[in-house]
Amino acid sequence: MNNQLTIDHQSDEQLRNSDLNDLQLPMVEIFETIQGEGTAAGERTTFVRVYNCNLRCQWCDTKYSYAPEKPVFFASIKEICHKAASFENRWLCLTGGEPLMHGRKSIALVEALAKIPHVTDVHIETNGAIDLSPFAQLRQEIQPLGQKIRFIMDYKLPGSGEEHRMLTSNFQYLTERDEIKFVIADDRDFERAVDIVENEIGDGKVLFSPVFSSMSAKRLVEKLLKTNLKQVRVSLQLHKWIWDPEARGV
Ligand SMILES: Nc1nc2[nH]cc(C(=O)O)c2c(=O)[nH]1
Ligand code: SF4
Ligand SMILES: [Mg+2]
Repeated sequence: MNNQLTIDHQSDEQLRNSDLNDLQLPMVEIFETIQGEGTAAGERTTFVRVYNCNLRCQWCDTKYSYAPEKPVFFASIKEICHKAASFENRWLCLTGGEPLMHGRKSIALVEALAKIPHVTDVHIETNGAIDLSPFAQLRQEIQPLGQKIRFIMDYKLPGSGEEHRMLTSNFQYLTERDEIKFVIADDRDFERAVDIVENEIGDGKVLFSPVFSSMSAKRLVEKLLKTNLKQVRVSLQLHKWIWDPEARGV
């Protein structure tokens, strides 16, 4: 497996040295808001939302990021970085859809975003169904720039309908600076999340977040307080409280 990765990565590198940054990616939006979730909640953040997703979660709140919707625009990695840099934020969230599903283009995009000088934190919302090994490898290879890159990896629970797609091998690539997010729709999801935290994960900050439309924050907190999990942080989606929960670009 490692040999295969090395070979793939060498060809990625050759491509990077040519004009990969001129290749186009399908996009949904690039905008500035405050980060609504996770350990960077409240920070002014530039969002880069890439089109398309390899999952179809029941409770997905960004259905406009994949078919039957179309990409809103196409942009080269150079253009994406130019627009993202124009907001002058230290924090940058790469999201989707699933932003890491575009193979070597995704690798090149992550590297290019980490190279924006004033950006100090590139956090990547990834859905748990994409192999993180090439991205973890990139992070190691481009030190010290790699320190800017953080994964916010979802673990999709039964209520999403996509748990069978989870790659638990991804847990090995996460460090204490990364985050593992459990989006919890119901009691069954909660029990499963507790089981995974207790038995399967390694490093990484653990976040429990209620599905906005199906579990109240109060119920989630009350359930958590009945467990012995001291390392779990509850994360609410601030943007759903500040704006209309259906609003885009916020
Ligand atoms: N404000 C705000 N924070 C977010 N954090 C993660 C988001 C996402 O859609 O991935 C998101 C989003 O769409 N808006
Ligand atoms: S992975 Fe994210 S964008 Fe894709 S269907 Fe699930 S919630 Fe929606
Ligand atoms: Mg969202």
